[in-house]
Amino acid sequence: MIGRLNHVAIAVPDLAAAAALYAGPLGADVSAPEALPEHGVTVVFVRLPNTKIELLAPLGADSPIAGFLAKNPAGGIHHLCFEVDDILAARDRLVAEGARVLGSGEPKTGAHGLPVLFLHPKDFNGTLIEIEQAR
Ligand SMILES: CC[C@H](C(=O)O)C(=O)SCCNC(=O)CCNC(=O)[C@H](O)C(C)(C)COP(=O)(O)OP(=O)(O)OC[C@H]1O[C@@H](n2cnc3c(N)ncnc32)[C@H](O)[C@@H]1OP(=O)(O)O
Ligand SMILES: [Co+2]
Repeated sequence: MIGRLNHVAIAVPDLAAAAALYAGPLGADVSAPEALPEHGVTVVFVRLPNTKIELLAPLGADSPIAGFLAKNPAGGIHHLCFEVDDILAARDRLVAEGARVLGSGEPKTGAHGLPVLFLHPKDFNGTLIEIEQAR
């Protein structure tokens, strides 16, 4: 069911500094910051030949990553995003197999303009999983 690894997300305390690390010493292709108020984050994408790194900084008072950064002040790997062919079928299969889908259970539009859902980290070896509808 899960397909390509769409991105690995890293929560960071300073988005500009993190982006400069990837653009400078690591010589990567880095996007401009994009505010996603509906998700409570500002993101920068590091475009790699085989996937992307999503650098995440909190946006607004209720950011879902605020708790994570409070526990990990230097930042850290926040989630993995896998592509799926049919996000509703994937959701229903995951729920049927006992996984917890976060939020309302209805997909929201993610940073790529595609439907996304999140699965509880406690159900996947302490790893927050995002699934994104493949193009
Ligand atoms: C969609 C736009 C963009 C894109 O790619 O398109 C994004 O990816 S936006 C990314 C930001 N949005 C989200 O992360 C939405 C889903 N996340 C959540 O709903 C919360 O972050 C949640 C529920 C995973 C955790 O919320 P919070 O930290 O406030 O709750 P707790 O402190 O109660 O955490 C419960 C438990 O889980 C552990 N935890 C929290 N975050 C993570 C994580 N990223 N990876 C692994 N584990 C995590 C936390 O430590 C708690 O464990 P415990 O042992 O009880 O301390
Ligand atoms: Co993501």
